[in-house]
Amino acid sequence: MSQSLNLSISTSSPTSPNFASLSRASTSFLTGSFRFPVKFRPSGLRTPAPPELLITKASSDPEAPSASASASASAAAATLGSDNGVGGVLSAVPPADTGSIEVDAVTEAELKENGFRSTRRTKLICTIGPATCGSEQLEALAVGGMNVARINMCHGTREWHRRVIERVRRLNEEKGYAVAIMMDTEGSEIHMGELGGASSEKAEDGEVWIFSVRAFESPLPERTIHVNYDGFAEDVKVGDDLLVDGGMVRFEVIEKIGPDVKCRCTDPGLLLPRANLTFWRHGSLVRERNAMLPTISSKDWLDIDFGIAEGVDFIAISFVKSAEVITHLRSYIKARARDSDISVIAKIESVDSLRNLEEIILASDGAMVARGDLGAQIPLEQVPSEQQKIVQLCRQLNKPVIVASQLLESMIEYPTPTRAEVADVSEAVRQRADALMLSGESAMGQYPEKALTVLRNVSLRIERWWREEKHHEVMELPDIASSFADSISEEICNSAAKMANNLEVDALFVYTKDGHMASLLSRCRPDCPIFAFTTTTSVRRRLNLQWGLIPFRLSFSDDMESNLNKTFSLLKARGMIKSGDLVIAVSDMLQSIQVMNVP
Ligand SMILES: Nc1ncnc2c1ncn2[C@@H]1O[C@H](COP(=O)(O)OP(=O)(O)OP(=O)(O)O)[C@@H](O)[C@H]1O
Ligand SMILES: CC(=O)C(=O)O
Ligand SMILES: [K+]
Ligand SMILES: [Mg+2]
Repeated sequence: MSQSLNLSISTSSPTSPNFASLSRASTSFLTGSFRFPVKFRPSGLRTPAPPELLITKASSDPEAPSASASASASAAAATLGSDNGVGGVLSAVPPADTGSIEVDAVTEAELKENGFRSTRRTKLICTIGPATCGSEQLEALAVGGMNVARINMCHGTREWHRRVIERVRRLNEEKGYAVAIMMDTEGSEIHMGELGGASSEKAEDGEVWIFSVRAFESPLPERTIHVNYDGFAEDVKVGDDLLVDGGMVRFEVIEKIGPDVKCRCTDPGLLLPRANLTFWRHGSLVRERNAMLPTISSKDWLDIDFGIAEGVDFIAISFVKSAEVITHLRSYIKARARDSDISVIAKIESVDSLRNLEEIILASDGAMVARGDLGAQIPLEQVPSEQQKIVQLCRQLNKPVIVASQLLESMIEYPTPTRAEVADVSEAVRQRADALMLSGESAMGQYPEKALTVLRNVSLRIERWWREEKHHEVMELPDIASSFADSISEEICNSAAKMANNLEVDALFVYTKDGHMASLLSRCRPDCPIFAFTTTTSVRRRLNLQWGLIPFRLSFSDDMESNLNKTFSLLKARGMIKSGDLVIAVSDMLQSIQVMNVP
């Protein structure tokens, strides 16, 4: 049995009336004709539209014109070759594999083992470093649920990062994973240099250290730190506080001697290579100098070229101050790689980024709450409320959001997390962030896989608890569409998600070429998982970052009935769904909502 609501909207002529038709699929039994008000804000939209849409019972003639029939024929059944390992250049190949469906091996195993409802909704990102750069370690993370591998251009050489990307791509290709790659830029903030080959140095209380812009031979003189910013000695004042990594270690400036700045350690701790430095005067962050540095340095531009050439899926920009830099980068990427599908993620980790939050998020494809540096720029006790605000705003604006840094910091050294860390992870899951990120825990910690397991288990547990208790607050989701067609997609997704909750369906299916409808469904955070079918590998990998989406690659046509039949038989054959499962399907070719049991 299947019931469908089709909204076929003509947008070809600005004067033509818009009709929404409730069509009758071959197996549906809806009757009658009625008026169905569709909420619509005409401001700024091109197509003049009536305040309500007329719904009529469509002809049962399968040849009757519908949105699907009028849609572009060129959109039919295009298949794109896998871009794994070849730098993200998509090549159109004949639709030879129309009979196959691709889902990553880990999700497939999870679906078979636990059924629909218990799949993890929160996505997981691991920073790859010396502890995890080998193929075996990468595979262990992929099996453990890593959806995205992050490489941080602050550390390592491009050659090192290239090898990591190659290994991830090879694993995807050979073992059937779908791990996406995120490249994170260094950004031009002030930071320490390498520690002359040492992996860390301990600064003890009361010790005097020299911070200097001089270039030193390796090994460095004892208790000496190189600083990357030439104006450092001029800018600091005696009495300033110098914070390493946002306060993990703290010094007080006691004397300036030419390019050297003598500092006494006031909060002891571990100094890590290239750690970030901030200085504070009378309790406030000294920001004037940083404000002069460009967000994207010349080294960052070279790294970005590298990322484009390697076909990374996401580029995360550090220390974003305004929307302009994001807009500039996006047009740069478009010009450099016409076919590329690289998403730009704005890292919110500075006072300026908080000040211009909404415009930055609007300009970006997603955001990261980079709590490490953020906590160095605002009082620590302010970080949790800023996190909540950013997560909420991103959801309202339909942009994926990542919560990052120190989630399981103690697991760098210990095999179990602290209770407080588990509570912090739970809070991010409860806020329904799209993704959680490991940094040092997976890059250089002793227990990367265990840390990932903690994220996975806590996510699953908290998500289930909130679903069962129906705890989640209803969030007001503002209209974000910029065209009438987008408004319809938005309304369809909001309605479909609501129906899915009320009818307690097993899964939402969405057929989407560019991923937009899938993200609109994800934004609603429905109770059931969302199977997102898309025609290209790059879109499929990109959807990996978004809450609740299970991305599949599938060649599909504009004929929803045949798409559904094909999907059902392919998924049933692989044991991922079974007869009787209740499904709601939407698509971005045919604007419709269909409710059906899997035959
Ligand atoms: N590619 C790498 N090579 C060597 N060490 C790395 C690498 N990536 C990360 N690390 C180590 O892991 C630590 C944590 O990683 P992370 O990416 O969070 O670095 P970060 O410099 O603290 O963050 P960010 O620069 O994004 O603010 C780093 O301080 C560094 O010691
Ligand atoms: C991830 C990052 O850049 C930070 O937390 O500062
Ligand atoms: K970085
Ligand atoms: Mg940072």
